[in-house]
Amino acid sequence: MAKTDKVAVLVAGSWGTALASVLADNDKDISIWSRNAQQVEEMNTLHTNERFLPGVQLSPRIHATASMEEALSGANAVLLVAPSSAMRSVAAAMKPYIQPDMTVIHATKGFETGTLERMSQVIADELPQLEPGRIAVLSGPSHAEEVIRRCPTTVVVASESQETAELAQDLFINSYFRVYTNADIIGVEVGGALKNIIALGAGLTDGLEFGDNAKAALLTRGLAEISRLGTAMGASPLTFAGLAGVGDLVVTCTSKHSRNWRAGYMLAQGNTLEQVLQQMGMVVEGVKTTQAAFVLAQRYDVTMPITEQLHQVLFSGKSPRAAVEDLMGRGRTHEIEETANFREYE
Ligand SMILES: NC(=O)c1ccc[n+]([C@@H]2O[C@H](COP(=O)([O-])OP(=O)(O)OC[C@H]3O[C@@H](n4cnc5c(N)ncnc54)[C@H](O)[C@@H]3O)[C@@H](O)[C@H]2O)c1
Ligand SMILES: O=P(O)(O)OC[C@H](O)CO
Repeated sequence: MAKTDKVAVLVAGSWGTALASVLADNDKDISIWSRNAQQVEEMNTLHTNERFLPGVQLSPRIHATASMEEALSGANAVLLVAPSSAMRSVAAAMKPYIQPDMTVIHATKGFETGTLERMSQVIADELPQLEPGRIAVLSGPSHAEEVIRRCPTTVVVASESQETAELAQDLFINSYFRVYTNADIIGVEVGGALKNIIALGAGLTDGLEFGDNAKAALLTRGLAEISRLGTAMGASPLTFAGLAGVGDLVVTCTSKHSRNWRAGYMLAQGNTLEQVLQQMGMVVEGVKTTQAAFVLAQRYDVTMPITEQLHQVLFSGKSPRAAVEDLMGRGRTHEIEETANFREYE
């Protein structure tokens, strides 16, 4: 397997910085790109990224730059961790500096608004010079705040090419960051994106003090609808029983670190969506993902009752309490879906 010495990381938010630290622990040279010159200066002189990972001292192996050319020059691998809304513009800006044999790994959880493309599709659109199979996704239950403290964490990397998946595994794996491979890039991307919708819902039910039964119901029925849409989009149902499915769903719905859970909790307390997003100051992917999944459910003719209710809460002013009442009052159904496509009996 090819040895990778320099990794370019784009961008320097909380997840990009935490993953850069894993790579630094693995003795890689890291060039992290940020559009913010002040942040670049802070990372290179103080070795901190206070806005996104407060109180953390970073490795001096992490060199920050505002020059895309400098970040990518000499790199064998690229880690893309832009928010889904910025993925296309960041990938497009990389294009002049990308060689066909580079490995491009992304760790972003969402769909592109409008095109509804998965992130690997957006990257492939913008970097047509890449050889087939050079793109991978890294996903799974992993909060930056814990990875940066070297807490034991497991993730999965998926690619159409086993060689690429193993190369990505090789880059990141160490004693506290265990990396599995998977061939199901659709399932890993879809699971990582859709769990954020359910995490918003978990924050809402916790904010309403509906208790543990409600939360368990939401996770379980949430996983059912994630699996239904995912399999309709071409994923393997088994992926949703793994780290990018149930694993990430559990951590995001139960962790105090989750931005999506916190956003749901704040909504339940009467804040508007605008107030929540303003106060959060970090990306809350579940909001745009709810919009995307709402349209994808129609496109693939899949029943997604939790997503539909959350869509009404976020974008039509429905009260969270009324949304829960409507979910509880749905027509009777059979728990075990009837087909391999996980369709519900009605
Ligand atoms: N934070 C985590 O623990 C975590 C874990 C797993 C996956 N993720 C995923 O990683 C992705 C990034 O999340 P994050 O938590 O690092 O976000 P963040 O809010 O911490 O950081 C986002 C970064 O993107 C930059 N940015 C925003 N728009 C940009 C643009 N147009 N051009 C260039 N840079 C831009 C911001 O300046 C900021 O540095 C999301 O898809 C998220 O779901 C996050
Ligand atoms: O903080 P959240 O809600 O964006 O979730 C972060 C990660 O996706 C958890 O695996």
